[in-house]
Amino acid sequence: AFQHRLWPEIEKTVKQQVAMARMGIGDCGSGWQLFAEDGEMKMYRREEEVDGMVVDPLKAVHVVKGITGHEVCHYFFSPQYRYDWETTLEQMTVLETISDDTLMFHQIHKRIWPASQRDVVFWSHMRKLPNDQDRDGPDIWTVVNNSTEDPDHPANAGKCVRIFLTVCLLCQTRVIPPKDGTPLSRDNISCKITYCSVVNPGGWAPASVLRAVYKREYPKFLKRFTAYVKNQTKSKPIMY
Ligand SMILES: CCCCCc1ccc(-c2ccc(S(=O)(=O)CCO)cc2)cc1/C=C\c1ccccn1
Repeated sequence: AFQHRLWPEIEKTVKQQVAMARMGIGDCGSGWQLFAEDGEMKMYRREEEVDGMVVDPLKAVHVVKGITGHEVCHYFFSPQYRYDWETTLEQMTVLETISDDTLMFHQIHKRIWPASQRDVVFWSHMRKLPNDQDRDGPDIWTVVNNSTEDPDHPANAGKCVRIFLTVCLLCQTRVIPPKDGTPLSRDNISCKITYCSVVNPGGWAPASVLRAVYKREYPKFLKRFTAYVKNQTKSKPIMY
């Protein structure tokens, strides 16, 4: 098939991000600190700065009943649902449809006082991965979003400060078949979600402001997004 100019970068980044998402939090010596917890959802961050700017890597793990990894990735990847769950989104444009599982986006996010407004250009790729740990286990689904350049949307040309991000959403479906051999229902499935993100805020923003934004926004984002998927799928056939 025709190779898009980004394909080599997409392949490399997906493999790298999936490997990192699969790594556990490890012991506390690994620098990951738990900063938010709500039921099954646990959010960790590492405090890291690049050129004096906060770029704290974030890793969230969550287990949600009644949905599959394919469904979670479908609603995360597909542009037509994004305004429903992404509360900080002011504008989203699909810049290029690279393939049916790879898109390029430009997003302008709402201004978060006192920092200036941000925007981002990134490619987004959704993929099913073989479950190499458990051969006959359900597949693993992932969406990787990674910042990229677009000549028609140069960084910092307009009112927004361009941010740079790498995001990996990794989903592992769990099926517990009912004892009495009745057909599978949503009561017998759950999804283990790992969400990893590194956001470089671009221009300078006070560390205290950024850390407060992340602490407030990320738990809200993951709870709202997963509740959205549950609500969208509850009366639909299971998409494995
Ligand atoms: C001063 C604030 C500077 C940074 C503001 C900001 C801009 C964008 C983004 C961001 C976060 C997740 C994605 S995604 O996972 O790819 C989904 C598609 O939208 C894309 C963009 C984050 C943030 C910073 C915080 C923040 C955190 C969770 C939600 C909202 N804002």
